[in-house]
Amino acid sequence: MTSGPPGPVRAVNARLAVSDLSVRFRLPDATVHAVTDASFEVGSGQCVALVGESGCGKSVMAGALLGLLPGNAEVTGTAVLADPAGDTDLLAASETVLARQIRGRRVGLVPQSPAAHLTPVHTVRRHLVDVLGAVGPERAGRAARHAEAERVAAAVGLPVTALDHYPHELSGGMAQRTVTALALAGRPWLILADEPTTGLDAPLVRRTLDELRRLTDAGHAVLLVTHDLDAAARIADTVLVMYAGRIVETGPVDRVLHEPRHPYTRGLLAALPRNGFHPLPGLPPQLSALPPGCAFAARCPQVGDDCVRRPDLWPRDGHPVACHRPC
Ligand SMILES: Nc1ncnc2c1ncn2[C@@H]1O[C@H](COP(=O)(O)OP(=O)(O)OP(=O)(O)O)[C@@H](O)[C@H]1O
Ligand code: NI
Repeated sequence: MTSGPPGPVRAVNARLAVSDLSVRFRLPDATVHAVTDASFEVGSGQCVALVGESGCGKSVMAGALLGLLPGNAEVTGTAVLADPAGDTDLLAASETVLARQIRGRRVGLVPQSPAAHLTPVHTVRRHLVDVLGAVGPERAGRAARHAEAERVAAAVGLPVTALDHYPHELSGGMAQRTVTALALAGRPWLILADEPTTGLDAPLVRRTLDELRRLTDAGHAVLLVTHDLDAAARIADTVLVMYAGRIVETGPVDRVLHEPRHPYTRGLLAALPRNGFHPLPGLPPQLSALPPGCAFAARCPQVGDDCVRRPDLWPRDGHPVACHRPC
């Protein structure tokens, strides 16, 4: 989305630095450790993929960055967004700042469940025009907004006929493309894309991923949350592998996916159909009852006595892994 009129935040040298991000959900009888001590950076021209099994904390991490978690969430750490609009710690920002300056403008979210984010009584066109009215170029008139709505829709492969449909008339794939178009409408610098290819057939998966990569190459930044390691391989520069709320391995995409060091990452790769479909045995631990040592130990083929101590993510640069016995 680099052609056409400039949006509120241009693609520029910018950076999001997340440091020691933790999220706890306080329940009456338990505490859910959804995300623990996550640190990573993403800058202009970079796509970072966050991968891991269902329930490991990926969406909670994305929600924390935009202040979208429910009231029982306790968020600690910092997430400093530094761009020409200023330096803002997303975790410390007020709801007013998040609503007026961040969401949709500096940071866009492609949500995991499109249906929950669409208004049943509004057409796709109305959704897009409303969002463009809220976050689009300030002086854009009605005709310009309508033209821009059609351009944004086309960019994500929404046919023009879909614009006059109501949410209940959309297939899963159309609804997915609608929320993607809504997230991109305000040309946010950072795009948090939470499973943006769910429900899409193979050509649309490629189209959506390629659009995210195109935006990345134009100077935006993308955090791609996905189960799909092939999607990560296609467009990401860096991979974060998450297990039970912690980042357990990270590094350049080629290194992590071709020379995985954590037994968990190896297990994820071995579970792919093209690698013989060897599913990981067992289940992840409950996030309300994490063991004191390595959370993967109970499922790990390389477990040893030292794994009762929790391993740190090490070394700091390059290709760190949180494992006492890396591959
Ligand atoms: N409001 C909440 N209260 C308590 N626990 C919650 C709440 N929201 C999420 N959780 C828990 O936090 C954990 C992480 O959930 P999250 O949605 O981030 O997983 P995910 O990695 O995105 O999974 P998926 O791949 O299935 O989308 C889960 O165990 C979930 O049950
Ligand atoms: Ni999720």
